[in-house]
Amino acid sequence: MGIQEKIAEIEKEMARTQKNKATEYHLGLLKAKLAKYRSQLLEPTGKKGEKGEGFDVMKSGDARVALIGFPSVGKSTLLSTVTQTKSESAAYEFTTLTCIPGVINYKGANIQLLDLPGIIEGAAQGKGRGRQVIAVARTADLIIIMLDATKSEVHRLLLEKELEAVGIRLNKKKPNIYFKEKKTGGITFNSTCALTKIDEKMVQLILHEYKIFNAEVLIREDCSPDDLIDVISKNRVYLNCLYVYNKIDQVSMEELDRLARRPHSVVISCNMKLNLDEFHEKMWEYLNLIRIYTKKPGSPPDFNDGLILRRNSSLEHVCHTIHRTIVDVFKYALVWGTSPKYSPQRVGLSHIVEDEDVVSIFKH
Ligand SMILES: Nc1nc2c(ncn2[C@@H]2O[C@H](COP(=O)(O)OP(=O)(O)OP(=O)(O)O)[C@@H](O)[C@H]2O)c(=O)[nH]1
Ligand SMILES: [K+]
Ligand SMILES: [Mg+2]
Repeated sequence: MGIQEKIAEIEKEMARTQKNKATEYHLGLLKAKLAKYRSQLLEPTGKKGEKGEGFDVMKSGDARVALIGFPSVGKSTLLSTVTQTKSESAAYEFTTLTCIPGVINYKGANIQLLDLPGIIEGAAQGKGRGRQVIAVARTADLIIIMLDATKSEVHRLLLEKELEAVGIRLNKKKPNIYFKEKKTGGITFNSTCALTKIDEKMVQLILHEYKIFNAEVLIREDCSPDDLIDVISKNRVYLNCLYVYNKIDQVSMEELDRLARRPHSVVISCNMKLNLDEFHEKMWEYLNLIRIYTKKPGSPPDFNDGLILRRNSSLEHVCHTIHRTIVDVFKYALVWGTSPKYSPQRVGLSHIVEDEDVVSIFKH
């Protein structure tokens, strides 16, 4: 039996197994088996054309955004609208066949936007260019799932399922579980809170399915068997995701209103250039970027040339972004803005800066 048939078997068995106390462990074990086979499916097969010709685009700029969606939802139209790059768009499906990079300049940051071929159900198993598209998606800082506002919500669920199947977790934090494999000593299990979905026996079952017999497991939140499987499996990525509903020029006001209220969503029309400001704002928010301005002592801040950093960066990151040797001569900094208690505040390297802060660095 091939891996795909094994996966299908397990999925069938899971579907016909009733969820209750008595079947809990059986289901947990099936989940672990499923996760194992799925990751085997992702290992490179060495088949020709599998490894991305036309997909190995260099990372550049401050962050990378990947456009994922069914064919003809308007991915290429968006790239051509918000960047200087033109990507061919047409009314027929699979117009785009490779990865086309463009750059969005926003708040002084250069954000790489990647247009990709449309993906369809079964992409995770290699349908169409699914595998290559998913491989690129894994490298992004933000996934945009682009949807056609005139089409059914089923598309969103299908895409989520495809990405889920290859270990991409959207808008989700890494489970708070400490897990470390050991050479000896068996499995030590501890938790710091009440667990309602998993217990020691389930943990043992899942680990044994992965042929892990010695490990330390410390669970710090009320997690599920799936969360534990995610932590054991090494290929998981946790990415922010923004749902962009395009073609709103074609839907009623009621429908528009309904879509706009969905979580993590923004509604636009590329053709009519509607609501693109909100698209940019949301993208910036979901990228978790901040902009810091520097100020030389005695002169006004330089508001033209900000530094682009990730949220929760410290002054040490700020120094590194300016020049790698600055940390060595750093004495203290003065900070104006929302991060200090009062402006300016004298702070050290560990101080966490916030968006739009102004920083003056004093050296030895
Ligand atoms: N009504 C309407 N049509 C749009 C909008 N944006 C794009 N389209 C049309 O949708 C069709 C598909 O656009 P593309 O940009 O080629 O879509 P794609 O997602 O890149 O498609 P593939 O590369 O084939 O996956 C084209 O005919 C576009 O003109 C929009 O905002 N409103
Ligand atoms: K198209
Ligand atoms: Mg396209």
